[in-house]
Amino acid sequence: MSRLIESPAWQALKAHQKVIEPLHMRQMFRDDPARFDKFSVQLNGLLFDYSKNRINAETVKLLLALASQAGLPGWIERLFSGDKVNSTERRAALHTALRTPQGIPVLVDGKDVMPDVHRVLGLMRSFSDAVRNGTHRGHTGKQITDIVNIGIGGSDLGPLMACEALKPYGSPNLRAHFVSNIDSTQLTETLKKLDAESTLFIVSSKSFTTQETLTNARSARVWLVERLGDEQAVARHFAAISTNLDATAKFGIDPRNVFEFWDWVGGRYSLWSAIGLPIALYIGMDNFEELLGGAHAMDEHFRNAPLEQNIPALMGLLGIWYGNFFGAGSHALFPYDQYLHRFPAYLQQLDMESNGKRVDRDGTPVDYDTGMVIWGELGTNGQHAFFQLIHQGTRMIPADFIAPLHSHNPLGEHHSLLLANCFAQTEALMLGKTVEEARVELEAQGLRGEALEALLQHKVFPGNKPTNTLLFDRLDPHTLGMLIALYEHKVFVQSVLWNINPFDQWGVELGKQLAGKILPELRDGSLASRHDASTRGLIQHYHERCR
Ligand SMILES: O=P(O)(O)OC[C@H]1O[C@H](O)[C@H](O)[C@@H](O)[C@@H]1O
Repeated sequence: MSRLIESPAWQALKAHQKVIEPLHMRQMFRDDPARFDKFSVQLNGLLFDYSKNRINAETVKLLLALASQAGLPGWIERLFSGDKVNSTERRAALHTALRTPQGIPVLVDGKDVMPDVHRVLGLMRSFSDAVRNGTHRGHTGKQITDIVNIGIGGSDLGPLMACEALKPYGSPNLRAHFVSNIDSTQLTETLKKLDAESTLFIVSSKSFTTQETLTNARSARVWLVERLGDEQAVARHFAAISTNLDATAKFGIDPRNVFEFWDWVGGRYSLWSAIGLPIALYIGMDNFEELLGGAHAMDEHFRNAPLEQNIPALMGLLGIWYGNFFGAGSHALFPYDQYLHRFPAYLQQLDMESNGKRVDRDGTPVDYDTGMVIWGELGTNGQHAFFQLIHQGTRMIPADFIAPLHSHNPLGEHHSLLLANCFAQTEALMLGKTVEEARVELEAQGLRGEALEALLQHKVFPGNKPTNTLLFDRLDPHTLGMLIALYEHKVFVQSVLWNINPFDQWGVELGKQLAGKILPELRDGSLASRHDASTRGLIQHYHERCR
């Protein structure tokens, strides 16, 4: 058994789970009218209600004991102060520095990185202003109307999610497009709508070696040069964002249009860096700085609030409570805000690429579950699709409900209906419906005897399903910054408790290596004997049908 499982704090939680297991939240709310006040936190207009969880004061105490046993406060300090918390890559993970205001030094290997951070923010401001006010024009003198971000993973999901989330702040004169997939359909369908003379491509890649991104960028370049009939056009229509400035130069991007970031920024934590340029272009640099400000406010909270009032810490601990002590395998997110439609996809990468690990920091296989499957969908849509399984299925699926109090698009009763649904779902998941209640309901519908009994069990909801609710005033750049940083820190908290490194992602390598070996076989019709029978069969099928 690992030290973690054997530890007193873990064992105490295991014993405590047996006490909590038979209790129903319905009863807990009845017994304690102050439950909402006890189990909710407010921070700058953000309300975190975690009272609809299978916890009592003792649970929180024991979870906090687990956090202090893991040395969470010390790890938080190490994260913020530029320690090499990414041990396998010997790097700091300083996304928090990217949103730190000027004048506060942050040291990496003894060097203050803040002057560089603010220098690049300044470049982003000049460039985004120039594109937005028409100073930077296309090769033929036309104003830029469309920006196409070419990137994948962390170089796509964050900017895409944020541009969608902040549409009300977007320039009416600019459209933002995102091409990530190697599937040529995405690029082709995007380019169909565009005029080369007024299109700006931003090639985003931390490494600038990613096959998908470079392939799409090359094809986009061919498209542009074909249409404008001049290689020189590339200079005004291509910008790049990378840590690898040699590679951007080799690719032929004008160094004046290259925006740098650093290896201490993880891909999935990079939207605060120059990777956020499409966001800055679309919503303007002042709004981008509001986004940074919101994230910084959450950083301050995470770094300074006592753990029992610390929203990311509490969210992380609750995830561990269900994942490790109740056997929950997935965690769902339900934003009740259309603009957040890519938020679950963004958080999938953030959480699953970070905490999908099988060995601890020392390389020893863990004997406890780590990252959960993260998934989600907009409310109310999900209610009419898969909520059935959460309400009446056999699995426990803890969920976060996320909603603004005000809509950017008020229309009749729409927003009250949206919020009524959001609140009602968490209430229904918690309360459930007992046999007695179901019986009364069926009787009221005129059912009796066998007909009633045949339906009765189908109408029962067990309830006791845990949810968190996050409410905020309106989805503005500051709030979005807070929300994203909240989830970043939640993921970090869990990694500390599990003693894993959340900042590497070696698991994505193997498939890439094997694709590199298979590609020549698809090209030349050969077939290497080392493949298993299934892979051989698939390649052979391709050869028979496509060559
Ligand atoms: O930004 P890039 O270097 O092009 O990387 C893009 C993405 O691909 C990799 O395979 C990783 O899984 C991601 O963490 C990364 O964000």
